[in-house]
Amino acid sequence: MAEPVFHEYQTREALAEALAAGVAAVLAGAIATRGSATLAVSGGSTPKLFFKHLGRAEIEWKNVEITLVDERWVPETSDRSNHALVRRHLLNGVASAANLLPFYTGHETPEEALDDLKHRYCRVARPFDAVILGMGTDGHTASFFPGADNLDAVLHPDGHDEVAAVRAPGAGEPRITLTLPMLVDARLLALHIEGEEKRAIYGEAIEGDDVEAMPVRAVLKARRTEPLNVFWAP
Ligand SMILES: O=C1O[C@H](COP(=O)(O)O)[C@@H](O)[C@H](O)[C@H]1O
Repeated sequence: MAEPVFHEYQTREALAEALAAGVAAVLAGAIATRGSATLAVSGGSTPKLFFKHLGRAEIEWKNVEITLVDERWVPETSDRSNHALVRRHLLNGVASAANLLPFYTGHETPEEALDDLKHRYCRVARPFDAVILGMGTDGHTASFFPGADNLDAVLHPDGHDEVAAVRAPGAGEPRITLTLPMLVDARLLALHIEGEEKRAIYGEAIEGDDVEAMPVRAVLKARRTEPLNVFWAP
């Protein structure tokens, strides 16, 4: 099994540039060989600079399908919306030609939207060409939260559902997430983390085995032929 590879940068700007260049190259390669490319990105606060650089890449964005790895169950008008974040920071120039697949359906709860979303996401070409994950200081990634009632099912390596609704004490609002098998077979799988606190949490995660305590471990320990790439800057 390939072990994660840790890439360290002196600045967040340098990290964002390097990660964006790597992802753009993978997307361009996919378009050249298969005619289209798929990309799954994270929300939260970390990806903004990465989005800025990636959004300037001169690739055939009209042939790129983008999805979030997870979403808070809020409309796009909310400042908690990951979808709005991607629109604002990634799809604001040449990249606006890409197709961004939304999670939020307007249903009152993510559970009510599940059938629609499973139908929507089973049509996304697999494996993803690139998946960029983040990590919270509680050891969550995507919406794989410690204490989530259905964590076992969401992280099951042989699970068949593409998406799952998640409720967890630390999640804020109800969530929707792509499940583990959707993410970890990506051609390029990256974990983007910044700051000393997250470096220490990553160190703790890589050393231990308790996935329920730190669900990011399910990604770090997933069986892959190509390594997971960890991108870190102070
Ligand atoms: O809630 C979320 O948090 C994580 C980490 O966010 P950050 O603000 O610490 O960068 C993010 O990866 C996830 O997509 C998002 O929904």
